[in-house]
Amino acid sequence: MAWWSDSTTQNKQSRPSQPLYVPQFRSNNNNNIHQQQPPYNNNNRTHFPSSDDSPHLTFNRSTPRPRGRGGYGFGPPRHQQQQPRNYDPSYRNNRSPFETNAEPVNNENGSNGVIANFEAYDSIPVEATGENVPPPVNVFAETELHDDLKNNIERCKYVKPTPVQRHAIPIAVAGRDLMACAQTGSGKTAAFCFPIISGIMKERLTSQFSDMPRGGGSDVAFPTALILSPTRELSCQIHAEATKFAYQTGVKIAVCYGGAPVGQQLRILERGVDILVATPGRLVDLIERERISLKKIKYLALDEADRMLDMGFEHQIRNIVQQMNMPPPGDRQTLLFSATFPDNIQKLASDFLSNYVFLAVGRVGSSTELIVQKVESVQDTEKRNRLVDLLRHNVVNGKLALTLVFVETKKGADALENWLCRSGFPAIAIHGDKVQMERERALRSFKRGMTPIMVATDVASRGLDIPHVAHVINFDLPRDIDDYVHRIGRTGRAGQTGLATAFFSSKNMPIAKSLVGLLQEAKQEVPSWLVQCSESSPPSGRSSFGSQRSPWRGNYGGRDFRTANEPGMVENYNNYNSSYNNYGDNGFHNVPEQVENYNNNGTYSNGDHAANTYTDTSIDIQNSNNNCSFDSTNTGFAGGYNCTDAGLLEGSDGQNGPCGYASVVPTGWD
Ligand SMILES: Nc1ncnc2c1ncn2[C@@H]1O[C@H](COP(=O)(O)OP(=O)(O)OP(=O)(O)O)[C@@H](O)[C@H]1O
Repeated sequence: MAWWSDSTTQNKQSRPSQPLYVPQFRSNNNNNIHQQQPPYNNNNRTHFPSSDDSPHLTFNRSTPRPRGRGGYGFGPPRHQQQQPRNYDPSYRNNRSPFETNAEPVNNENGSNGVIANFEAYDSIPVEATGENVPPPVNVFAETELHDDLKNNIERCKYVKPTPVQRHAIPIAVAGRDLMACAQTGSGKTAAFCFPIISGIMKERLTSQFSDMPRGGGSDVAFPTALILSPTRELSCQIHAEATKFAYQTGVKIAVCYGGAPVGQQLRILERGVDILVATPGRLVDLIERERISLKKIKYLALDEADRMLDMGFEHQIRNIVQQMNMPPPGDRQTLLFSATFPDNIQKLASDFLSNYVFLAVGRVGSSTELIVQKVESVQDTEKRNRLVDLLRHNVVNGKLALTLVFVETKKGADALENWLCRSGFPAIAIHGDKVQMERERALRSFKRGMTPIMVATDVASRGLDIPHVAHVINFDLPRDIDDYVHRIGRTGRAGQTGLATAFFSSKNMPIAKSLVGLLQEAKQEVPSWLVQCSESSPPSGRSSFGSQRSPWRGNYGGRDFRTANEPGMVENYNNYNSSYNNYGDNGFHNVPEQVENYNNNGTYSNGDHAANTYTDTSIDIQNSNNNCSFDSTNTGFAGGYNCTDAGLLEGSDGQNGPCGYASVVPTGWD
């Protein structure tokens, strides 16, 4: 028997009650999917085993195997698969990442067939550190992007920039290097694509060879911009997005990735390329064949930058960026993006940057509160049964909602796919041992809803933007909390809600502490048994939440490693938090010795320590503005500087309502 999650939860009081979860694309249905009786329907495209069915006995002999290697497919033979039975028109715009959209039209709903709800991110705290940070914009019209690109953005139904776009676009357009961290599904792709496309367009206006893409007609391609990403599927997706944004601008975009015939990629490169999207392996191959030169690179973007600089890729990336003729930092502009950025990787990454801005939208490495996260204690032998339970309840209007199941190994992915199919569940696996065509087919089939369960290894954990993924199940939890953040980020995208369930078994003890921290941060219920596990578990390895010293920062500490790690001077810190609830402190918990030009424009309610709260050290605070307002629900320190042993307080403007510079807790704010 599995021992399910304890109903006693920690953190209950502080946590606002989560709305009942309903997949957005079925949002006319008001029932919690976990409380529904699955409305089985004989006309469904599949028969799901009812709760009385034994999953082991329901092998559906009419389900043919697909051609090719790897597990069982679902549904009719391929020639009958032009359109799934019970075809759902909401899938009609879901293109494969391998189909490039010639026209910059998403659809009437904006992002990728989903009604984007970026208002959901409006209250997210934003911090930008670095010298002279360009201010954010509110609308695309305010940006200095090329007008033709702005027209395309409008055609894509991107009505309003997301928070990361509001901040990152002006920084990048101003030519600054950038290390940006923002939650999954929050629009980072456009945040680096727009400035690059616009920069190339503007350069064309002043260049002698106005319409010539780099390297056109020659054997060697000289791209102006290089966008690197860790997986083939993600590279294809970025290529498709960028192509859409650059519609009729004359900016040529190409993609190179392994596992696909090189000949075709070479033929495209021969026509010239401005922006090359690539995976590292194939890029190195093409550089070594002297078919690509990086000599003229002006823009370098790393998507999933922390992954790219992690052990697996670091050597290759250093080789590409430092040994293959690419102009050095300062002569090129470098943009690094991810949802997670552990301190050690930030340090590595700073080698590639020059005088950069660090931008954090939301807490570094945090998950969005839009994803309802559940952790269940499930022993390994019980996982399959519990998975079947969840899948049975994951049915809306007689159809399985898109469900992504993460497992640890490739072998495990094949085995689970196989078992699910034999049990009557339409599943397909994706992992690194499949040939590229199979990977593409799996993803396409999943995206179109033909195989609504995809069993995946971490090859599908980062970056993939698959509309309507309703449920992510961590059948095997990853070892690294950052991988967990990326995995669950395949749901709850573009401001939509999502559901993530994790099976926690005894071998997951090392991740317990970070998991508890993450759940608390995202205001999720934390089972009390998990808290107990976290108290007795050893610290896990690295994570974006803190260095090895402190696996879970737990105190909302600093994020830019330049300012947060070592006591020292904090300069030019801009705190754009529009509203912090509960914890409004500024993030310097490793108390700096001096703070200069600190601008704090937050609005705090119900806060604990609302603003600059340095409690136990002597510090100098100069020229800092604190324009916070506090409402009467604030029970913590009201703001200002609560320096019990303050050093210099000079030129600072303490417009803090009742408090000003408080070295004692003001009356009424205790
Ligand atoms: N301003 C916008 N308006 C409407 N939709 C947008 C906007 N910006 C991005 N989107 C859509 O939001 C979705 C998520 O964007 P994107 O894939 O860039 O997220 P991401 O932050 O890169 O996520 P991940 O961390 O998982 O890589 C996409 O479908 C994209 O088209």
